[in-house]
Amino acid sequence: MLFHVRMDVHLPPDVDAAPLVAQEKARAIELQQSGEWTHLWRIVGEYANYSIFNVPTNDELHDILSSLPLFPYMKVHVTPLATHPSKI
Ligand SMILES: O=C(O)C[C@H]1C=CC(=O)O1
Repeated sequence: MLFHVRMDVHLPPDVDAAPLVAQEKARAIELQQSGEWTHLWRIVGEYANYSIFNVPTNDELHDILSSLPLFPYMKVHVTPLATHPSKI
């Protein structure tokens, strides 16, 4: 199943961001290499991204997203995608 995901990151000023961001980057690379995180785009001018995930179930996507190091500081919006009838 394909999912469109928007992640908005809100790091409080008292959090040491550098280690979390490094851990997040390492995990994002792993998930891209495994084929589960198929697109990752920065939203211009925002600390946010648009992503596409390709995972078998809603539960697996939830497990992936909720285990991301920055998850406690993210607002996440998920849109499950279905095949469009006009797609060629
Ligand atoms: O920077 C972000 O958008 C948040 C998150 C997503 C991938 C990553 O490395 O960090």
